[in-house]
Amino acid sequence: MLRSAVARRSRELRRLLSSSAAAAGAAVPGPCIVHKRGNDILNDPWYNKVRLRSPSPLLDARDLLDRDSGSSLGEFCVDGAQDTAFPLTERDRLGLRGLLPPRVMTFKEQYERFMNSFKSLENNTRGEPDSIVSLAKWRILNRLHDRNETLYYRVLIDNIKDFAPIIYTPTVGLVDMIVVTDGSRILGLGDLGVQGIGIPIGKLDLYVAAAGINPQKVLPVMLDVGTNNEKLLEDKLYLGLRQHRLEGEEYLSVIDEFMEAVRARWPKAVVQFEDFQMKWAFETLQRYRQRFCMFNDDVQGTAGVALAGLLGVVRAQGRPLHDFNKQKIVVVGAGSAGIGVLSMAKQEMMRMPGSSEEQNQFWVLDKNGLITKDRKGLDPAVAPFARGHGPDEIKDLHEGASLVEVVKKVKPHVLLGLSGVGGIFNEEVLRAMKDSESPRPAIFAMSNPTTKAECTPEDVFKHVGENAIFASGSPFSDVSLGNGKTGYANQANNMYLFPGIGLGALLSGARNISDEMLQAAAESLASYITDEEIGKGILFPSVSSIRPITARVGAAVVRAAIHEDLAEGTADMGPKELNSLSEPEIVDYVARKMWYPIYSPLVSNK
Ligand SMILES: NC(=O)c1ccc[n+]([C@@H]2O[C@H](COP(=O)([O-])OP(=O)(O)OC[C@H]3O[C@@H](n4cnc5c(N)ncnc54)[C@H](O)[C@@H]3O)[C@@H](O)[C@H]2O)c1
Ligand SMILES: O=C(O)C[C@H](O)C(=O)O
Ligand SMILES: [Mg+2]
Repeated sequence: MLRSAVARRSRELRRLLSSSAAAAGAAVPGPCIVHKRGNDILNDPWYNKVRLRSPSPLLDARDLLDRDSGSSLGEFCVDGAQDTAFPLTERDRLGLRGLLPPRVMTFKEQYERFMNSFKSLENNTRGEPDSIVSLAKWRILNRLHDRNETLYYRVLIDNIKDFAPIIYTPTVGLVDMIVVTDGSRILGLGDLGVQGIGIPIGKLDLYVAAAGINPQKVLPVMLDVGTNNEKLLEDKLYLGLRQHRLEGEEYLSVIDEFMEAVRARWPKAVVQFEDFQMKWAFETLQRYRQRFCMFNDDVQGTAGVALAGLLGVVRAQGRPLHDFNKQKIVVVGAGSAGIGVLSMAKQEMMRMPGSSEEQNQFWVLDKNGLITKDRKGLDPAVAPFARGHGPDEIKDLHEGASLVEVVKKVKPHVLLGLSGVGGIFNEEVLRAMKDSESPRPAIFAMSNPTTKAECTPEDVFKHVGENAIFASGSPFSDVSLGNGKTGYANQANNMYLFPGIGLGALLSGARNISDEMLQAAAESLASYITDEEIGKGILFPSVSSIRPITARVGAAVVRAAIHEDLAEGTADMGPKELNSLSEPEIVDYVARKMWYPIYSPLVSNK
């Protein structure tokens, strides 16, 4: 019953999304009044319909620099001139005659030319190290973003699977020379000070591509409260404040001021906290979650994605979902993400029949090994998961036991890494997973970026076996197992959830973001996958379907907000109207609210 309802809803959603995309491609949107003319329009990426950067057919100095470095050679050498989609009538209206070459291109032609340029960049950089190629690709996309947002987002939406790893994790983790940033814990790279700005920008790109948030309505923010990275503090060229991080009340007063300022200026905005170090991730979440419409992506978004994956693992074993409370789970990393996962998984287990508060299905390790109740200075957030001395405990698993010891003795169903330590699931650990009590041992190497993944899919299928299930935070390629068989490399990244959580909160006008809303988001993601896919070891849908996934997650969040009486509605849809919507109508509403990149006819008022 549930499955057929889910399948029906997903068919409806696909129809709706494809028809809205088709309509967007075919219909002429209403005119857009512009308060600018001439070069001011060409210099504004929101209105611009020119693909190359400079309004002059001559290359400017930056392009020449690129030519010398060879980094984005393809784009500029292939064409040699800008192409523009401004129709002639619009050029007259907007004072663009003489500023552009005579030929008018269609959007499709511009799109194809950009993709050709991108492909020639790929050819030109073949054989170069991955990090250099990724940065060159990031740069060519970023420059399109700077000039023409409509074309950029269309290219991104249509190629999300290939481009997400470039504009989002893991490439943004490599961009440590970027100018403005923030962040006390950027991916698994630590304190990068203001050089972490690529993270909020990458996340917001995903909000546009996946959730259809209008790119004019997003704001990346970097709060520079200093850095504790001594290398940066000593670096004379470092652009951030060269002082140690603010601490205690001083720190909190800055964040308080920021939150109050957001409320005063944009009272309906949803605030996503990203890549804060653990102590502040939890403290700020507790401090603000009842008073503001905010969430912490690393704690809550990650937990939801992991939970969806863990529920998939139960299905893959051919067991009913309520057997989730019998799974033995080893979690490596007791930081903001690890504890977020543990808390949400525990909450879910408590909903299963026969569960009790005392039951502990988890073995948690941090940099000092297994965490038990004997741990000195035990963090209260980890305490409920620390192993004790009761009769049910496995003998000889002492405080600080190593990962190999724990895996050998526990024989867990799932080994999940959020440690930020690349390669920590080494051959010995993975071989020990062969003795897992599960017929489908699952390894989640969730740390980012790629270099910090706890292991690779190749390692897993080689050392654990072909029946293993693999998921990672950063993207990896599937592995060919021979005989036409594939070992699937699932991507367990919070990108599957945060866009839908934010969109759902926004469209419901939620006062705050509750546990029920987050759980609804996770369960909606979990239900996306068919039994056939699960059987093959596929836990998450393809990133190419990120829009329909996000529409469904967003709708689940809206429904939960209505159910909990947290939905205050928006200017378009008041709380009463929201309340009266049926389930399919909510999905329809969310999908229709998504922004889609398409040129509007421009009319000047000057
Ligand atoms: N896939 C995703 O969607 C996703 C989401 C959030 C975070 N992450 C990744 O998870 C990692 C951790 O993030 P966080 O916010 O929890 O960081 P954190 O700094 O708060 O926590 C890291 C934890 O790992 C532990 N650790 C360090 N070295 C270890 C070792 N050798 N053995 C065992 N444990 C060790 C630390 O003691 C700490 O408990 C990062 O790499 C981050 O990119 C991934
Ligand atoms: O940024 C990501 O790719 C996921 C997550 O938020 C992280 O901090 O690693
Ligand atoms: Mg993060």
